[in-house]
Amino acid sequence: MDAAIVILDHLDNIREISRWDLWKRPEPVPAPDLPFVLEESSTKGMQMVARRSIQQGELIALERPLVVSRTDIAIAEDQSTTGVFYRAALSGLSAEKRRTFLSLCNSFGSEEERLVGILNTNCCTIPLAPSPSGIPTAYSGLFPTLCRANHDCAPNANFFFNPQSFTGQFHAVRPIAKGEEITVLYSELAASRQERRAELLQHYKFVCECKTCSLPPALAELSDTRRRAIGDLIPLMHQGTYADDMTIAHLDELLDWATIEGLYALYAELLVYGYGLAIKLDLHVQAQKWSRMAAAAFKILDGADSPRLN
Ligand SMILES: C[S@@+](CC[C@H](N)C(=O)[O-])C[C@H]1O[C@@H](n2cnc3c(N)ncnc32)[C@H](O)[C@@H]1O
Repeated sequence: MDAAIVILDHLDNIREISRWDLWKRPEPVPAPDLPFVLEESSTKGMQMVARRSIQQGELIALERPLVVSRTDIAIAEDQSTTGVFYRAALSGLSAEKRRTFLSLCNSFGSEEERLVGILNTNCCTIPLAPSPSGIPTAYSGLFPTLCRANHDCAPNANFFFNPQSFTGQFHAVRPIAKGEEITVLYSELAASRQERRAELLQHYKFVCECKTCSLPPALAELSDTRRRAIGDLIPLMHQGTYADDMTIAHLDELLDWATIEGLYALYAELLVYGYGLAIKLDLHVQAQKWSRMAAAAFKILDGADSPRLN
């Protein structure tokens, strides 16, 4: 029987995942009137382009992955480089799905290492949780249509994996005009242009020439300053701790900068962090305002199923 999805994991986890109730429900399918087309670009290979205007928060695309691989799975070196392991795993897919997989972009390695190159070029991190079991959360998923979207340092779409429907989804984080390229982020954005470019070159083998990366020197410097200021806060945001001199006014400024820089996902995280600060400072009206704004932002980023709305 042809597999709908190949899952690379330890056998006990695969058994557990295959028992999930979600497989008994029909596979979610996108609305027939897709708001995008895939086309060849002049410099970036294939790209995803809006075929009509798309509203902020609108679901652009949705699909199940072809391949899911546990990120920390140990594959012997000889298998990973010769592709023996992956060839055996992918032989479970239907001929059509295998053809789709093999048609994807490979920015790494030679023809012999094509399968590994395709996986490394196109996989993105997905959390399989929430699950009632001890299934770990760090997996990579390969989505055959979504992976045609290119990177931009101020992306207009957000990737969200919905574990309930087991689908990858793109939502528009701002209005997108007909003919505009639909882009997502591949890499940490709260970093300077030089750092972003170095990371994208290392992991995806391209030099980013997006609008933000192509700013003239004085504006690029300003953009770097704003992004670094937001980036400096990320460790504290993850720990949920606040510097003694952190003020509402400073967070307001960072929210403005995240908006100017087109960093919508960070804007939403800053709102949550700001909510915590306002609570800490007993500013309950401010806390309520930022809490409402964060909920609206997460709905735009992930849709109504966002686990971050709870
Ligand atoms: C996941 S694929 C994206 C779709 C790809 N363009 C294709 O033809 O299928 C990732 C690869 O696309 C190219 N790419 C993505 N974003 C790019 C960008 N902003 N500038 C140049 N190339 C980009 C790089 O070759 C990268 O390794």
